[in-house]
Amino acid sequence: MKVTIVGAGNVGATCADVIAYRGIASEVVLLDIKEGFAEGKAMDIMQCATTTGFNTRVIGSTNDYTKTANSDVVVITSGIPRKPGMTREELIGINAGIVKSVADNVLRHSPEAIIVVVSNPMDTMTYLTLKATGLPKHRVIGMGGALDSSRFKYFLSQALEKPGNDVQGMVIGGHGDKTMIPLTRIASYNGSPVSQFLSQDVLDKVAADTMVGGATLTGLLGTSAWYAPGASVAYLVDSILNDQRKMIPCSVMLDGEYGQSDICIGVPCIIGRKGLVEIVDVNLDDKEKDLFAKSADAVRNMNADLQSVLA
Ligand SMILES: NC(=O)c1ccc[n+]([C@@H]2O[C@H](COP(=O)([O-])OP(=O)(O)OC[C@H]3O[C@@H](n4cnc5c(N)ncnc54)[C@H](O)[C@@H]3O)[C@@H](O)[C@H]2O)c1
Ligand SMILES: O=C(O)C[C@H](O)C(=O)O
Repeated sequence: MKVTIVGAGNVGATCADVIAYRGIASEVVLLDIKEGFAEGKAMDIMQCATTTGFNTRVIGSTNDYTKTANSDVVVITSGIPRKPGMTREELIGINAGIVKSVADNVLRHSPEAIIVVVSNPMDTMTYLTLKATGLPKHRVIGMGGALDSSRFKYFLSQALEKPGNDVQGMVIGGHGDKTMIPLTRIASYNGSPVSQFLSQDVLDKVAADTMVGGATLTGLLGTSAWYAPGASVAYLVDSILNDQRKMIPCSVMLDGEYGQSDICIGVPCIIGRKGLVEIVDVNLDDKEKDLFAKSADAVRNMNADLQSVLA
């Protein structure tokens, strides 16, 4: 199984490292426009093979898409990250052009690939990729909900003072500081509602911390995060390549689901070898439905800014 990752920066290289370390794919191609950069990252990762014991072949490429040919999955992380004080939405001007040209290039060499979009603003970039390529909706998947959910479970586990792997929870909606919807009502500690153990005030704080999780890390690091983002992409790629059919909140095109159409936004998805297998309806209550509608309005407004790129 072959995976191409476009953008060998913080997120792309971390994703390649996790895929190799966990043996998720047999081959990973890292591609970047910066001369020698992807080759250097690939070589550094490959020099872990004998100490960590993996057999995945990781190679680098400076903008040579022939090396990406016949990839099963292509991950797009190319573009700029935000700096402290910025929103993800402010990246649209530069990243839209990059994502569109990268999507065209990868499909020329891997016409059957499933595309995973990571570059921000991710929901908008996923919509752009779908519209620009004309691919069917099951083949274009935006990664954001897996990361937001892992942050949500982290904050819940901290509040519960229990291990993260004993906590279940999902974040749906847009991948934005104000558009995320952490579903505290259905989050659980080994099957029991978290509301049994945590007060509403604490749950509200967990939700608020989750929503600004990316901004908090950007403030601490000076650029946006990469360990959890890279690992979240690898988790999604694993479910695709190995047909695991995990339920993962992803940004996908909606055709009436959750009351929305012609928009890519985070909803619970079954992810398997064909990409999006099914969108799951988790029965939102009225308050959650209202939050989802507001989140969708904000995400849809951003799509309007794509007109010049899509023209
Ligand atoms: N969806 C998510 O959950 C999520 C999480 C983290 C980061 N991101 C986004 O992912 C993107 C990458 O973040 P990062 O921290 O890895 O940034 P980074 O700057 O470390 O890496 C980006 C890389 O893209 C490369 N690049 C730029 N234009 C290119 C092109 N046309 N072709 C090939 N490569 C190109 C750059 O040379 C750079 O190496 C950002 O837009 C960031 O906001 C999204
Ligand atoms: O916060 C960012 O800008 C990057 C990414 O979307 C994240 O959530 O870490």
